[in-house]
Amino acid sequence: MSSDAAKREAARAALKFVEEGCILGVGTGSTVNHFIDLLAAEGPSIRAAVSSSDASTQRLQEHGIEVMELNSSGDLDLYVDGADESNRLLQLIKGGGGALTREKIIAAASRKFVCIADRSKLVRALGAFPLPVEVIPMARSYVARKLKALGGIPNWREGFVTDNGNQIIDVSGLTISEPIKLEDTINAIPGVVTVGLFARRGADVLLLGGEDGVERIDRR
Ligand SMILES: O=C[C@H](O)[C@H](O)[C@H](O)COP(=O)(O)O
Repeated sequence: MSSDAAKREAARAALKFVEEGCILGVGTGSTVNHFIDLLAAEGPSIRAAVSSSDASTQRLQEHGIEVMELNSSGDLDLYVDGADESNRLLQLIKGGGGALTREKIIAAASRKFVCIADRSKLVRALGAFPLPVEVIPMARSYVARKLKALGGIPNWREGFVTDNGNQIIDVSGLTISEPIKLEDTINAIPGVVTVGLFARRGADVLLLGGEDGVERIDRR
């Protein structure tokens, strides 16, 4: 089974968490794209979606799904999104597509976060995937020096601008033995908007598509 087919099966498995008439939080990325397409084709009819990116907003609207602002929706029952890596505690690295800040906000505002991915995303320890950090543009070099001092190798995602008008630094070489501590440390650097570590608010349910079907892991 290809990784894309595995993502699609994980996305399909998430449909059963969606309740008819709900306002649904929707993430970003290739796995979520499958989820949006499947939701429109065979999922329950929802009242509206709160979207984590311009790309997902466009896809939702192309399917005729109404998109609502988080400022109008209040807290959400369910958020569905992908990840770049997950450990067994369902702490995540996200932001490969650059949508980490809005994703973290919607995840925080949601009672349940269902994460969908192919099985390759499950890792023993986070950090092989370069950790994305969204930064205010004028702080980029300063933040990069601070990330270097933490033991990372910062790499500016040159030419990429987030939906919030900011920039991304991808940090490789970090040993992420204490994800919550590192999330707090990086978030405290002036100029950092958000780090793509979702450790304080990880997923509640992880659905992993693979050869043998979809494996479900619940947060302990
Ligand atoms: O910014 C992007 C998001 O965090 C995505 O959820 C993450 O990069 C996973 O994307 P994909 O489903 O394409 O592997």
